[in-house]
Amino acid sequence: MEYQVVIPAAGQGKRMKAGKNKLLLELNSCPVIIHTLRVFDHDPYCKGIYLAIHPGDREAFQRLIKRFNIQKVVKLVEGGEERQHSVYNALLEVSHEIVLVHDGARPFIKSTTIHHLVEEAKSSGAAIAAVPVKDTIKKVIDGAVEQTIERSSLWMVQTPQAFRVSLLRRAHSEAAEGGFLGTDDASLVERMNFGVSVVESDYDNIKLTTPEDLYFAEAIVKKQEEMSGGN
Ligand SMILES: Nc1ccn([C@@H]2O[C@H](COP(=O)(O)OP(=O)(O)OP(=O)(O)O)[C@@H](O)[C@H]2O)c(=O)n1
Ligand SMILES: C[C@](O)(CO)[C@H](O)COP(=O)(O)O
Repeated sequence: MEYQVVIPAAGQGKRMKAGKNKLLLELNSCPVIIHTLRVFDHDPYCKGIYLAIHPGDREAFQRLIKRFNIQKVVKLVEGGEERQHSVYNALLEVSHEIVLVHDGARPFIKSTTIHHLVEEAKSSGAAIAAVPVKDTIKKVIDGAVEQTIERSSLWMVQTPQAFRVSLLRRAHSEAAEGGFLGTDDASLVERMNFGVSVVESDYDNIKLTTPEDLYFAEAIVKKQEEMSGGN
């Protein structure tokens, strides 16, 4: 069940319109990135965290890791222009057979989902977290409906995404050689015609992307507080 995790945290948070890295914003007096890091830092099966960061955020992240006593960060790796580049830079440093890639912007991941993904990746090589789509999805071109996509087989894909590290390194290398840019790591593995398993996750595992997501996040933190008796 052991693994290492790459956490891409080098984005600019443009859609959040916060004027700084959205991972430095606070939820219940704790920075978003610390909420995310704590899940892995407290997991006995996590054998190291590789954090991809923007060079301008290095001091801020170093201060937070010290202040909140995060123990398992192995290395702060320089992020790249795109999320895919940030992940690849960190992936080259990983030293474990199973690697998870998890967005720093998803602070509500549950360890049960992490462990399910690790077990699945050990047997199949690649596994991703996802939840069934709840809305109707349509393809729209120039402001008009082109096609309604049958909903029963549609899933909203999240992270963590878990892989055998050799497979993911090859997938990133082939994508770089082919000039392919995917919005998630699994798409790089799929283009190699390699099967990717899906593990059902939680609707709480949101990615903090736009300002409205902060309201949902505050509600989730409040629910977690109530469920843990305020500890
Ligand atoms: N060049 C990049 C871009 C994104 N990320 C990280 O990848 C995760 C998912 O990306 P996203 O939510 O899109 O974050 P941003 O790129 O910061 O958002 P935006 O597109 O609104 O600027 C985030 O934890 C982000 O920090 C990264 O490490 N390197
Ligand atoms: C990887 C991801 O979180 C899966 O849903 C998503 O594709 C990231 O997209 P972003 O635009 O880089 O946040």
